[in-house]
Amino acid sequence: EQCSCSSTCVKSSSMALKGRIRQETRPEEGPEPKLAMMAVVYIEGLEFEANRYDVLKNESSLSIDWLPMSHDVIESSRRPPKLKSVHFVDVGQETTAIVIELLFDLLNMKLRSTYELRVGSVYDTKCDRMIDLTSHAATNVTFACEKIVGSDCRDAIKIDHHPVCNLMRNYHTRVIEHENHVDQIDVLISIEKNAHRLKKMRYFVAFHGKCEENSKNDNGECVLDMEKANQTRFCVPNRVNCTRFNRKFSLTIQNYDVAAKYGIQICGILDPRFESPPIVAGTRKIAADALTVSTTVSSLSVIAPADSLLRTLIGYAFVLAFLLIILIIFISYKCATGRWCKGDNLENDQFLMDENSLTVFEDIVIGKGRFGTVYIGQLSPDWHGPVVLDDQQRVAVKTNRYLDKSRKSDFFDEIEGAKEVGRHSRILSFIGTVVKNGNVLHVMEYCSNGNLLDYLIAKRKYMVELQEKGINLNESLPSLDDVDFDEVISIHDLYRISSQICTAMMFLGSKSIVHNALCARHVLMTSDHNVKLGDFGNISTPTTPNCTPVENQYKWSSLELLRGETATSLSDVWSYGVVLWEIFTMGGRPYYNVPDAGIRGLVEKGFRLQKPDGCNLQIYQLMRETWLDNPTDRPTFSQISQRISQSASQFTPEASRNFLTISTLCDYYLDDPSASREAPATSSLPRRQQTHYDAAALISESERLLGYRL
Ligand SMILES: Nc1ncnc2c1ncn2[C@@H]1O[C@H](COP(=O)(O)OP(=O)(O)OP(=O)(O)O)[C@@H](O)[C@H]1O
Repeated sequence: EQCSCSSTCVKSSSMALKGRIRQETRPEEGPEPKLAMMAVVYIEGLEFEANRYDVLKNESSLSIDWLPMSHDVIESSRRPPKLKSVHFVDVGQETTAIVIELLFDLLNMKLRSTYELRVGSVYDTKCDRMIDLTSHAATNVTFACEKIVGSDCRDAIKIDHHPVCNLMRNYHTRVIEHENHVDQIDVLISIEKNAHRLKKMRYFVAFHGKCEENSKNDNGECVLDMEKANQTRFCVPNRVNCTRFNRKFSLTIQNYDVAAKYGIQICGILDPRFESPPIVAGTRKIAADALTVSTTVSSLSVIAPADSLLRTLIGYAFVLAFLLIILIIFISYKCATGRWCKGDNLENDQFLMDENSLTVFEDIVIGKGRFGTVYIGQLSPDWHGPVVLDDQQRVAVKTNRYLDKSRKSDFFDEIEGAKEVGRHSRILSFIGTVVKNGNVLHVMEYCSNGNLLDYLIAKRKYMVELQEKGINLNESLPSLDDVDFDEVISIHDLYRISSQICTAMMFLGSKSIVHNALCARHVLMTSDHNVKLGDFGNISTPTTPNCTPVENQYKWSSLELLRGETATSLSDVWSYGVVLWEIFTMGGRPYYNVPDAGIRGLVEKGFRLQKPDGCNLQIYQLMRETWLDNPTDRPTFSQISQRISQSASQFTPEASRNFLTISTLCDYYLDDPSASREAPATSSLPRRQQTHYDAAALISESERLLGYRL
């Protein structure tokens, strides 16, 4: 044992605070309340004898050091604690305890500061000598007002902090006057705007002087001895009795010693009561930024503290990185939710076309949908892409120009969907996108015969006209003078169209794509009367499933989708059945008097669309199978394709009775907007009051009309 005591060998075991720090009013100590604190040190081997030992408040016996916290500078108004009492207590088994009571000024509480309490030796009054403790007993005492019994924190919060020095890094220095005055240099100091804005500083004090030789701190900074440092005080504008400055002030270093290194530390003061030089851990030394002054008189200059500059740069870099991250998160969020970035990403898009390759004829409107107007456009003669265009290079063009935000996102969904679906002879070809005047144009293959629904309605109307003229297409071959054969449609054509749609659906199925919005309106007819399936804005895949019916598509939606279950290609089969029904009614309106909201209830109760007039039972049987509740009971598209081919074989183009006889009395032609718009004034179409929808009545009506069960 390295014990310097000859009579007895002592070592401290532990030191602890006893009880909590209390705020007490002690009239004998003055009017201000004090913070009373007790610590106990256990010492082994110290023979207890009442009043024999003492703890002296000096460096070796009892030392109290302040440990710097975030505001690591305090000023002299922080009075050292008072040693109030020391008692030696016999705790038995050759252990003596020292109970120390200290009194701190209330000010300490308001700073959340920490003191280190250390007992290094005890004074033996009998032998008149110090007895060292083999290991020092030490403990930390932290003052935080909320932890102090009897304190009122409201008071503490209101009191300003002491000078804030090391936080004041953002200032710059330069020499402003140097000619031949090497012994005296003037330094201009500029403090960045935020420094006093953020902290609401009232005063600034610049401490400057020679750096202490060999006394660099751990960071290698210059250390100023505050006893020798000069002070210059400055005020933010509008303070009285103080040299004013507006973010810039100058100070003079007298008797400048070119051989020495200088340092400067600027402290901001919030509370004018605390202006005296800071004391660091009781040593009156303070870390300062080195003012490097070159020694050649002609080029005397002060270099801004390097680390200060570096820290500023690092600070900026952090802020920039943070902003960048926020931006990236924001853009990704927008992309993930609203597909916001799609328009912007078009720049990198292989489908982005040169705006000069397209002319849009905004005066030629082909049609209007929920997502805007479709115009006719023309690609330049030298455009050669993967799509074969007509000899005029015509294309159909949709624009996002007049759409609101939510519709814009649907617009981009449609473009993305079209890209994902890809190319097939029965799929409407996506040609590309053009950005013109900040608007995005969706360029696609042009189908001069428009959508299938309008196509069928037009044919039906013409055929009804013929019927009303007494021309029966099925009985005798009418003369070419009486009939425009381009305007009629044969049953064979209806099968052909049905089969072509089925082919398109098989192609989607092969790519595990569910269309979700299959209806006659979304099928387009080319100039040679063939089918192109379009409208891919709602497609889903196994990785991006869909379980909600598309707006306006309830009447085509499968039962499972109406119930909020996931759509599969067998859900498209249901929609296909409704399209078959539209085809064989030649544009009839499914559930003509039922609002969208009532569809699910009807379908769940078992109601299904009635058999179209003139449609053969095999096809209606097929339709009914596509509307079976359980998706797996429904036929697949390839089975449907076979069944249609079988059924169609009876209707060769040359066969007699190759045209549907249309009953104008059918409900599903009622209130057809195009019928009322275009029906001739002499039309004998009966007008019926729109009935209110009643599911039960509809079911029974359907059963009565059909007399048909699966
Ligand atoms: N490529 C095209 N070729 C010819 N006509 C087209 C083309 N695309 C759209 N049309 C016509 O423009 C109309 C509007 O099309 P759009 O896709 O905007 O809406 P929609 O498909 O009818 O309905 P929705 O509002 O459900 O999308 C179509 O009904 C069709 O008549």
